[in-house]
Amino acid sequence: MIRYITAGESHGPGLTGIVEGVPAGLPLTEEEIAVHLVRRQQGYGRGGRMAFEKDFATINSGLRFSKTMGGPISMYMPNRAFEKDDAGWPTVMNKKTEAEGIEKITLPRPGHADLVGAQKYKFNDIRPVIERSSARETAMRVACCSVARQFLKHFGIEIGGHVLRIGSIGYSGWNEVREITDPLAENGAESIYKAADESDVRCLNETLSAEMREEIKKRRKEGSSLGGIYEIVITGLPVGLGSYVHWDRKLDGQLAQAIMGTQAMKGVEIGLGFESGSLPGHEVHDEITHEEGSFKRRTNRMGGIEGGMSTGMPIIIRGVMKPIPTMLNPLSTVDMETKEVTETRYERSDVCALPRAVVVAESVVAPVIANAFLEKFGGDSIEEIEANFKNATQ
Ligand SMILES: Cc1cc2nc3c(=O)[nH]c(=O)nc-3n(C[C@H](O)[C@H](O)[C@H](O)COP(=O)(O)O)c2cc1C
Ligand SMILES: C=C(O[C@@H]1CC(C(=O)O)=C[C@@H](OP(=O)(O)O)[C@H]1O)C(=O)O
Repeated sequence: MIRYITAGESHGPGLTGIVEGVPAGLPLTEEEIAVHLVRRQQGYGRGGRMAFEKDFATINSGLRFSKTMGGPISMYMPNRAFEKDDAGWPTVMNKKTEAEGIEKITLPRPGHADLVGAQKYKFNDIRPVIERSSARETAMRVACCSVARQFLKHFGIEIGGHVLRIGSIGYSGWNEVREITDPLAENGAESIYKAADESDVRCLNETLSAEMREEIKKRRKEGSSLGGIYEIVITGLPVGLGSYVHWDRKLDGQLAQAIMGTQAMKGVEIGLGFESGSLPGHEVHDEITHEEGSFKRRTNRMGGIEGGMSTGMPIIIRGVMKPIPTMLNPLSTVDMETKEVTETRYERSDVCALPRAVVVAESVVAPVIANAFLEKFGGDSIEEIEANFKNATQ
């Protein structure tokens, strides 16, 4: 079973990650991981920090001759923000000594983890909450999950995401999206992300992309922020990953947890999802056919999962991200020290991080699929898994 853990603060020296349970013999390089790290930094609506961070994870263990050895893979990625001496982060984030004159942060931002985090840990300064709740952590999460992504790719399973909606701008319905994504998915889901990456808002429709950009521009000018909806497609899956027998091994349940475990995600659906609740059954369920010696479906409205198991069709997951909490135009808050009603203070921030978050969502689903795959075809080495996979699917 692949497990990973991240450590590190947003403005500390750097982020650390450990990925454990990766079979031996998987080809892996730092450069392959960097592809997704660079992608996570791009997107219209990003804040100033992404312009100077140069995210790259160095692998310090678990690899020999560009192949995994079965042991934990550890990675490190420095924060450039820490090295920039203008903000004085080495003093603010000093791990040993409390320096004089460091201003406490006592104005919690609605929508961020500030207030509840400080209440929970009994901090009189929000700084420690900001440092760990920040989505800076997703840089290392993407690095860790890229290992699982690489494993899946080895077995022909690809993942690709794109933006469906930013604020009030988006597609009109399910079929409109399928018309664009289905032909791309035939060549593997990576062709979806590669086409979406051509747009700086990661939307596959050019007209919508231009409108989304305008929407972000407008909300930025107002000092506000935006969220939206994205879709992740996974192709090349065998039938039967997951379980109908065990509640905690249902693939849809595990995918939802991975998405909801990501900063700012407020909902997830599989296939038609919420829309299926307002339609009659014959407009929802995917009719079964038998063609060229195998079972097929006329449609894929269930998004590739039935009974908690992969049907063999592309898995389609949609997630919603709330608008960014840090905004130039302040919201009302209360000073935690004085209890005075006041306004939030602005710190540098993304205005709309949805195009970047798509890469995070693509990443976090990878270990879930990899583990379901390992549960069915698992072994200690890639060679052994290849043999198991071949035997089972012949
Ligand atoms: C890729 C990404 C970038 C984000 N950038 C910011 C940001 O610049 N400013 C901000 O206030 N929140 C940002 N967020 C959202 C906060 O991290 C998130 O709202 C916060 O951790 C509270 O968690 P919750 O929204 O899950 O309740 C970002 C989230 C993601 C996924
Ligand atoms: C650093 C990243 O995102 C950060 C996520 C984030 C938050 O509150 O979640 C707040 C901002 O941090 P800062 O104030 O240092 O600019 C974002 O830039 C990143 O994605 O790598």
